[in-house]
Amino acid sequence: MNKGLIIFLNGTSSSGKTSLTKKLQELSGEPYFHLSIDVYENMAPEKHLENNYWDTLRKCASAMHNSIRTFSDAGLNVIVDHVILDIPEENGWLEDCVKILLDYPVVFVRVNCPLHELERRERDRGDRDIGQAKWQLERIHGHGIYDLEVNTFDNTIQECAEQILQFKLPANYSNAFSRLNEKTKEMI
Ligand SMILES: Nc1ncnc2c1ncn2[C@@H]1O[C@H](COP(=O)(O)OP(=O)(O)OP(=O)(O)O)[C@@H](O)[C@H]1O
Repeated sequence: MNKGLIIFLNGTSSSGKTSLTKKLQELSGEPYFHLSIDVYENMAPEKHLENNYWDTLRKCASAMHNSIRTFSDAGLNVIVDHVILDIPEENGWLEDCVKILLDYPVVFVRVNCPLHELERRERDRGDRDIGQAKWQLERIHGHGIYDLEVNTFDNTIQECAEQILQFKLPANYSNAFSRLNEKTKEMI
C-alpha cells in the first residue's frame, strides 16, 4: 500500500493553519485527515493539564507524532497542524517528527504571517492570549529548513492552499526532513 502524503504545517497561533487545512480539504480531490496539536491537547483531562501542563502536552505530542505515521501507513493523507517551538519544554519535538517520519512523503510547510497581522487576528478572535503569537514568532522558525513557505497575509488562503497542492516532492523523498536529519547527524 502506498503511504499517505503528509502536509506538515508549522506556524504560530493565528498564522492561518486551521483555515489553510479547511481550504486544502476543500480543494484537494483526495481526502486529507486533520491532525492538530490542539485536538490532541484537548483529549487530556483538564485536571491533568492544569496540574502538569508540559508533561501532559509532551505525551500528547508524542502520541500525535506516532499517529501521523499510523495514518500514512494506512494509506491516508494527513494535514498536520502543529506549533513546534525552539524552547526547552518542547526540546526534541522536531527531531522526534524527523525520526518517525524520515522515509515518509512529508512536505514541511512554514506558515508565515507578519506580526502586525498576527496581533490583529489575535485581538479579533478574542479567544487567544494576547501576546502569544508574538512570543511564539520569536521562537519558531530558527532551524530555517522547510520544503515550502506560504504567507497568509500576502496571499489569500486559497492561493496558499494552491501553492501547497502544486508542490511536488522529489521522487527519492529528498525533502526538508531528510535535510534536518543530516543536520542532526552532523551535530552529534
Ligand atoms: N488570510 C487570512 N486573512 C484574514 N484573516 C485570516 C486569514 N487566515 C486566517 N485568518 C483568521 O485568523 C484567525 C486564526 O486563523 P486560524 O484559526 O486558521 O489560525 P491557526 O494558525 O490555526 O491558529 P491557532 O494555532 O491559534 O489555532 C481566524 O479568525 C481566521 O479567520
